[in-house]
Amino acid sequence: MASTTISVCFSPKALAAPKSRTANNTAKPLPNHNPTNRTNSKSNNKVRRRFTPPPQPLPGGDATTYTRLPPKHDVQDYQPPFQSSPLKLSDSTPPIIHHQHQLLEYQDHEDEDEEEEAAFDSNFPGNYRVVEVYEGNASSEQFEEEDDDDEEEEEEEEEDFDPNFTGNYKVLEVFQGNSNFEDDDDEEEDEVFDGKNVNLDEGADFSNNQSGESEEFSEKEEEEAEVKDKGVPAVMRCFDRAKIYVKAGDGGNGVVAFRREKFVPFGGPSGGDGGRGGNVYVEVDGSMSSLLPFRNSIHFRAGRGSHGQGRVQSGAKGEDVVVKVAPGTLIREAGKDEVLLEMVRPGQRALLLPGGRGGRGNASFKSGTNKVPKIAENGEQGPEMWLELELKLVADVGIVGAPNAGKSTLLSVVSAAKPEVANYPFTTLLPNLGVVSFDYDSSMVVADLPGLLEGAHRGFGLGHEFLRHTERCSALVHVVDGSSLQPDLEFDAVRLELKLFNPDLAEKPYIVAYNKMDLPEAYENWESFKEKLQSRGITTFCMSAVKGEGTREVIGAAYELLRKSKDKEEYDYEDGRDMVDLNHVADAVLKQRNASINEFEIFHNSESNIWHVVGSGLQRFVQMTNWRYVDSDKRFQHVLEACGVYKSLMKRGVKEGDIVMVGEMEMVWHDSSDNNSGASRMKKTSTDSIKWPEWK
Ligand SMILES: Nc1nc2c(ncn2[C@@H]2O[C@H](COP(=O)(O)OP(=O)(O)OP(=O)(O)O)[C@@H](O)[C@H]2O)c(=O)[nH]1
Ligand SMILES: [Mg+2]
Repeated sequence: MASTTISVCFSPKALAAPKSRTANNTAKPLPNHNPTNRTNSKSNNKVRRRFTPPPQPLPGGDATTYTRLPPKHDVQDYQPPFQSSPLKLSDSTPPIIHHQHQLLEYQDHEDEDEEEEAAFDSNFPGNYRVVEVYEGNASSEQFEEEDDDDEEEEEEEEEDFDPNFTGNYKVLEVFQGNSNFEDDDDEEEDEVFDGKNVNLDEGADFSNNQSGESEEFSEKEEEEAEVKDKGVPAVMRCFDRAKIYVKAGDGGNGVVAFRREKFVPFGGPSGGDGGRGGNVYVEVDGSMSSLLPFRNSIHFRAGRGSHGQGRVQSGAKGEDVVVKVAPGTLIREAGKDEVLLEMVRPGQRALLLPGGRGGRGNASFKSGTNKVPKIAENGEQGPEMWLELELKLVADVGIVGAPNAGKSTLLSVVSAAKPEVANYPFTTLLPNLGVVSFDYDSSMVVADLPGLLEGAHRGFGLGHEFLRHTERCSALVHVVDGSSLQPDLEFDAVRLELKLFNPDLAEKPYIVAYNKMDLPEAYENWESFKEKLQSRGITTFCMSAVKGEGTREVIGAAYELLRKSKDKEEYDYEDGRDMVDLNHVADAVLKQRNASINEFEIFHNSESNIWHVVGSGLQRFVQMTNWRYVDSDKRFQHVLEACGVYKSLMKRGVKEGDIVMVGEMEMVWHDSSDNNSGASRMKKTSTDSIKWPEWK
C-alpha cells in the first residue's frame, strides 16, 4: 500500500483553454515520442516483491510423499457416513465424537423425513435444515434471468443430491466460485465501461455506450462469458465487479478586482480567491451486499469550487461526493493490478481524491513592488480516475495441505459444495468455496485451495498462485494425508512453504486434520503423529473425510478459531491498533501536487523539432495560469527563467523559431541578443489578454 504509484490525469479540457485561443496552433501529438507517457510508464512499473529467503533444507532429509496416491480400496470401501453428535455453535468447545452411523435425508424426501426425525438424536439442539442451496447454475426464484435449461438442471441436481451427505451442516449458499478468484475474467463486461468509449465532457450517456458495445459482443463471446460465469451464484454474477469514474471538483478561479469607493479612489486590489473543489470519498455501506448500484451510475463528480469575488470574498468550496461500496470491496486503478484500497469494515471512509485548490485572486498577489497586480489564477483542476471495484467474498477459513491429502473431500463433506475429488494430485486447479452454516446467524465461508508442493513459494505447482487468498482467511485447516509415508514431514514441508510465501500466513491460527484414518497405514501412524505435534503445542484432529468421520470436530474447531480471531480483530479495531491508512491515495495525489516546479525533464523530438518541458509542478503551474490577465505572461516567463528552464533549453541547443511545449502550453523560442532578458525569450503563439485601461 505504501508504494502506491498512481497516475492522476488531468482532463485536457481545461488545459486546452489557452491552446484554443492560439491562432494557427501547431501543437500535435508526437508520433514516436511522448514524454508524458514516458513518465507515466515509469511510475506504472510496479514491482511487487515478497520476502523470499533462500529455500532451506527440510528437517529430516527428503520430505515429500505428497504425490503418493492412497490405495484404490479407499474409494471402494466407501460406507454410508455416520451420524455424529450435533454441533452447537454456541458451545465454545468442540463436540465429542459419537461413532454412530446415521443418515440425514433432505426435505425433499418428505416421507422419509418423518422416519428420520424419529431416528434423529433427541439431544440435537439445532435446526439443521437446508435453507437454500444453489450451486453453479442455481435457480433461485429471485434470479429471473436464469433460463429454463438451468432450472431443469437444478431440479435434476436436487433430485440427484447425494443421499450420503452426513448433514448436520445447514447449507445457506454454496458456490464453487472459481471466477471470484480470477482477476482476469469478466473483461468483456469491463470493456463496456471503458473510459475511452465514454465522452465525459459531453455528459456521456452510459446506457448508449453499453448498448453500442453489446451489439459488437459476438455470440461466441457471450457463450464464453456464460461458461465462465457458471459456478458463481447468480446474484454475484454481474455485480461483483464494476468500473467507475471519479473526479474531484476543480477549484474556483481567483478574480482581479479593485476597490472603488467614493472617498477611496485608489483602494487597491480586492479580488478574492476561488473556493476549493469538492473531495471524493469512498465509504463502506454495511447494508450493501453487491456492487449492483454501479450498474446504473458510474460517474461520480464532486462539485467545483465557486469563483472568488470582489471585496476579497473567497468562493464557496465545492460539494464533496461519497461513493458507497459493499464491505469487502477492493479498489484498483483501472488497468492496474495493484490494490489501492481494501474496504472491509462498515463505516470505513477513505479520502480518495482531494479537490483542486482554489485559484488566488489579485489581492493575494499584492506586494511591495507590485501594488496593482493585474493577475489571478485559475482554480486547480481536480484529479480524476477510472477505478475498478471488485467485491471479494472473503473466505473465513482456508483448507491447505499437500496435493491429494483430501482437502476437497473435506469441503464436500462439510458444505454442499461439490468440488472435484479424484485420486491424483492437483485435482483442484482453482479454489473452491463452500458456506458452512451452523445456525441462522452463524456461518463461515471455507475455501479449498489447490495442493501445495515443496517449492510452491517459488512458483512450483499451483498452490502459490492461490496462497494469497489465504492471506485474508482468519484461520487455516491443514489437512495431512495420514496414509503418506511420513505424514509429519509432509506437514512440516507444507508449513515451511506457507512461511516462505508469507511469514504472516504461518502466524495465522490453524488446526491440523490428520486424514484417511480409515486406512490401516494412517491409523497406525496416528498416535506417533499426534504425540509429535502435541509436544509442539499444535492442536491435532483425526478424521476420515471420505466417510465423514471426525470432520465435524475439525470444522467446529476451525469455527472456534475463527470466532476468537474475530473477537480479537474487533478488540484491535476498537483499540485503534488496526488502523490502516485509508487516505494514502489522496496523500499521493497531494504529494504529486506539491512537486517542486524545479523538477522537470526536457525531451526533444528531432523530427518535428519540438521541445517538451515536462514536470508535474510546471504542468500544474501552466494549468493554473489565467492567460487573460496581462501580468500572467510576465510571471510565467519569470518563473521559467527562475527555475532554470531557459538555461537547460539553451544548453540542449534550442534555436530561433523552435517550438517549446511547457506542459500543454505551446510557445515559440526567440533568440535574444540581450542575454539578461531571458524573460522575453519565449512568446506564446498568440497573445490574447485583457486590455486594461492605463492606470494613473
Ligand atoms: N481412504 C480415504 N481416502 C480419502 C479420504 N479423503 C480423501 N480421500 C481420497 O483421496 C483422494 C484425493 O482426495 P481430494 O479430496 O481430491 O484431495 P485434495 O487434497 O483435494 O487433492 P488436490 O486437489 O489434488 O490437491 C481421493 O481419491 C479421495 O477419495 C479418506 O478419508 N480416506
Ligand atoms: Mg482438491
